[in-house]
Amino acid sequence: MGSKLRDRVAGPDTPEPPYPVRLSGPVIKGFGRGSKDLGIPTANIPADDLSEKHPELTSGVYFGVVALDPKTYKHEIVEGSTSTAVVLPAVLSIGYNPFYKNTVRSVEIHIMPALTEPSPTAAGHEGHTKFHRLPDFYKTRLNLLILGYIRPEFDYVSLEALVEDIRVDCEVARESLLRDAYKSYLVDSGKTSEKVSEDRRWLVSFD
Ligand SMILES: Cc1cc2nc3c(=O)[nH]c(=O)nc-3n(C[C@H](O)[C@H](O)[C@H](O)COP(=O)(O)O)c2cc1C
Ligand SMILES: Nc1ncnc2c1ncn2[C@@H]1O[C@H](COP(=O)(O)OP(=O)(O)O)[C@@H](O)[C@H]1O
Ligand SMILES: [Mg+2]
Repeated sequence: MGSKLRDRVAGPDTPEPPYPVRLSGPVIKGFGRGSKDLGIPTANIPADDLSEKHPELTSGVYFGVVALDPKTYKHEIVEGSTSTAVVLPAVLSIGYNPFYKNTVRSVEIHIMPALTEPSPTAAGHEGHTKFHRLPDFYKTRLNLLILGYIRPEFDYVSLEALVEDIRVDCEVARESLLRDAYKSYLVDSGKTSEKVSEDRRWLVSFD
């Protein structure tokens, strides 16, 4: 897969139903492979009732936006603030990780830097990509708005091929979120629709 030509963006220029899909949960321990094997940390949230609650979410790779509960997670760029959660871009995988042949379904979210920052996964870094890393935030509540679908999950001939495809996923997610209708979930432009504002309010509310 890694060498195959891939689309630069995913899905339509404006999110269409069923998106945005709201998911929420505490960050739990996974199999410990993300950082160790792949160099790509993924925040895992419970997937127990996913098929029942969200039958529309077939296994695959998606993009969206996330927020972490500021009561337990203090983001470095918000000096002294404990009240408002920071919204960041994300790419995620839902499924059985065919490369690892998991028997349980997982939801794994890789949080990316703000779109205003340079992308660590930009082309040219192949082979030695350093994926975005934050201080650990296990047990923190995470809210996620899934905004679109990127691709199905695949098995791979090598770990390197899997990593390279995830690098491209990060770039596709980033380019996809840079479109106005998606960017409005990340930055409040003042001319945001009531529907988007309502989803944003949900995203940053942790009671
Ligand atoms: C954007 C993204 C795409 C992924 N795509 C695949 C895939 O196509 N096939 C696969 O087996 N695993 C895929 N994974 C899952 C990785 O294998 C997984 O993150 C790794 O096994 C870490 O698991 P852990 O959190 O349990 O440690 C993907 C992960 C991410 C973040
Ligand atoms: N950019 C990031 N995206 C997601 N999680 C991150 C990120 N940076 C650090 N982390 C931390 O790393 C953990 C995930 O690492 P990982 O190696 O996938 O372990 P696990 O198998 O337990 O999920 C997350 O739970 C979180 O605490
Ligand atoms: Mg993980």
